[in-house]
Amino acid sequence: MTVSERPNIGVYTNPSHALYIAPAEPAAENLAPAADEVIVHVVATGICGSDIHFQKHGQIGPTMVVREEHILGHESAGIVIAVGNDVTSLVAGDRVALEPGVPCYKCDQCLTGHYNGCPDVQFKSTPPVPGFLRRYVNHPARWCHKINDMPYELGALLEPLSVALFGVETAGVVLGDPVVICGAGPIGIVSALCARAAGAEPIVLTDIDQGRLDFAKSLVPSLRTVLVGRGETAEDTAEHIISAAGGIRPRVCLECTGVQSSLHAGIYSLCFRGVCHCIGVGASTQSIPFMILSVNEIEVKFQYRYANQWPKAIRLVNAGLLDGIEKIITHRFALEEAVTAFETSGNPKSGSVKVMILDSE
Ligand SMILES: NC(=O)c1ccc[n+]([C@@H]2O[C@H](COP(=O)([O-])OP(=O)(O)OC[C@H]3O[C@@H](n4cnc5c(N)ncnc54)[C@H](O)[C@@H]3O)[C@@H](O)[C@H]2O)c1
Ligand SMILES: OC[C@H](O)C(O)[C@@H](O)CO
Ligand SMILES: [Zn+2]
Ligand SMILES: [Zn+2]
Repeated sequence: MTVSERPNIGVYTNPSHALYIAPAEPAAENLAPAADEVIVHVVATGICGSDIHFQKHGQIGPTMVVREEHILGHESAGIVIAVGNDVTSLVAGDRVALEPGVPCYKCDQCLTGHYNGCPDVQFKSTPPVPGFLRRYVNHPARWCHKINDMPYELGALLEPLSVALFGVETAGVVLGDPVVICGAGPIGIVSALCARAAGAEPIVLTDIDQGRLDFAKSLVPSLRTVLVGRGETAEDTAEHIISAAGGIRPRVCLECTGVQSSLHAGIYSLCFRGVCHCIGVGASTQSIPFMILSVNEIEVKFQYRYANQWPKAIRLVNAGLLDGIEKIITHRFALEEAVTAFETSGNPKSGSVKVMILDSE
């Protein structure tokens, strides 16, 4: 089937929390990219927790709010089908992963390499910028990373992988570091793969869901898991983390839940001069155990998405350092089945970790 015979469709939510498939731009019969852009046929897109959040709750924090109908999706890979006049880096037929944040290239953050902090970044799928969950999307060539023969699904996983790699880089995980990772969702599990590749040992992973811990251990058998009991104190969880680590205190916590009690448990478990790096996001205001941080000289760090991670992610995947990462994909659906895909991803009882939406080439 030629491109123009397949209509462009997208996966939308709206302020009433609906989820539906409807026609999308650019129209299949008019795939004319801007001079610096390419048109990509999106073949694989992972559903992120933030997509579910935008649909179910209509916003993330006070600034990212669904105010009109809105296309979701920012974990995508596909094939270039048209290139703009000024594009020299890509040709039709190139297989690419799409980095969703398009910064301004002019502000201090952009000019100093911290482009994730660009105040004018247009991040696909963060309202009001439409996301990648469409058959065809236009995107600047600069933010399309060639993946050559890497499977499209792996190309789509480069987005959550970039989050985890930036976390490991920012936290400064090095060979031999004892590390605790709080939360065994896609970000926590991929962070565990990255920490293992960086040489962390031991790695303790916590969750409130035994199924997720078992799943993570099937991927990384050397993980030591801690099931966090309902109603358990953060101090108790910290003791369980230390005991799972073999009686030593972790030097780094990668906090991947955004839940205050989990943050506290991670901090209580750390050694003197440890680092608690917060990847997870949650309630707008959260308390910190000030004096524990003070007397232990613990550093608390944060991250907002990522910068400069995608080429590194591609190298690491191609070199086999993150083998098994594709196993986090537990469910696959066709683009036309996107509503079921979102129901599966948003249902904790489905056993899903990463749900992938696919469109045949
Ligand atoms: N900082 C960023 O730029 C960035 C980027 C992507 C994702 N995130 C955030 O990272 C977090 C993880 O993402 P994800 O896709 O893996 O989410 P997820 O919801 O699938 O996973 C979170 C996991 O934490 C577990 N959990 C909940 N409460 C817990 C507790 N008290 N102790 C231990 N585990 C607990 C849950 O059972 C779940 O398995 C989310 O908050 C997400 O929004 C941040
Ligand atoms: O993977 C990137 C994250 O999902 C986004 O930052 C999202 O949380 C808000 O736009
Ligand atoms: Zn995301
Ligand atoms: Zn900028």
